[in-house]
Amino acid sequence: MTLKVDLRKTLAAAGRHFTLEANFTSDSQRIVIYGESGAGKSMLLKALAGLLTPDQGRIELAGRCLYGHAERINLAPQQRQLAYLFQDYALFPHLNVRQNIAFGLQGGWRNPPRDVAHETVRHWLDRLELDGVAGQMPDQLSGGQRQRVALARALAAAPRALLLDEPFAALDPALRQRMRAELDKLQRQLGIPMLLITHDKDDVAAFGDHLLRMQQGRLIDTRKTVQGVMHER
Ligand SMILES: Nc1ncnc2c1ncn2[C@@H]1O[C@H](COP(=O)(O)OP(=O)(O)OP(=O)(O)O)[C@@H](O)[C@H]1O
Repeated sequence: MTLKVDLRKTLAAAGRHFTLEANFTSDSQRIVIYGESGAGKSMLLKALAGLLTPDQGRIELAGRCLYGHAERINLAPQQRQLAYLFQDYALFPHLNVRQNIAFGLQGGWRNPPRDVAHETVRHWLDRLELDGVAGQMPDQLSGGQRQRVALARALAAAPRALLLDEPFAALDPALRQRMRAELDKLQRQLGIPMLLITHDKDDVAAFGDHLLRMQQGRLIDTRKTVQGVMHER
């Protein structure tokens, strides 16, 4: 699945401007965008997801135009069929695990019953080993379980690709390693393309098949090796 991105967006606040410029093409199933805090990574992810409209440019995924300034195309987030995994997972606190996953189903289940027994929900509960906590609320889960619920909710919508914003930042270091290994395995098994933004070199090492560098709003496709980043100070 080829992703083609060529976009520009300027944001202004309190007399300060920030311009995002990104231009790259990738056939990789595992793209990592690496950069410091404030470099513009979240802006790029939001633009891909349809949560931020660029000023100009074009975004194409698998031959389908998601955004095209010249063509006046700007698909709504749900039309893009991309799953967005937020840094803090953004689970619904008043819904149990089963209901949170049901919320992700295509067509949107706005008010899923507490004992929702949809086949897809059952599948992801089983696949992500959440059966035992299906009736629990998000604040009754461990960090790793919360992340699995967020992934299950994202995958229940059968997305074309996964967008991940610092997926391990909210976890303690020991759990981080374990969840990286879990995501690694899951991605390989499902064969779903993913794009991950991070400032953590360990994420680069684990997922950076195609590594891009974000610096002060500019995306640099250095094709720099993962080893190169790992040896940076
Ligand atoms: N609504 C806005 N108006 C003006 N500037 C903004 C706005 N939102 C973000 N910015 C600026 O854009 C820049 C990039 O922000 P962004 O959140 O994309 O960075 P990031 O690389 O994802 O950082 P982090 O890793 O800390 O999340 C920052 O300098 C930020 O201050």
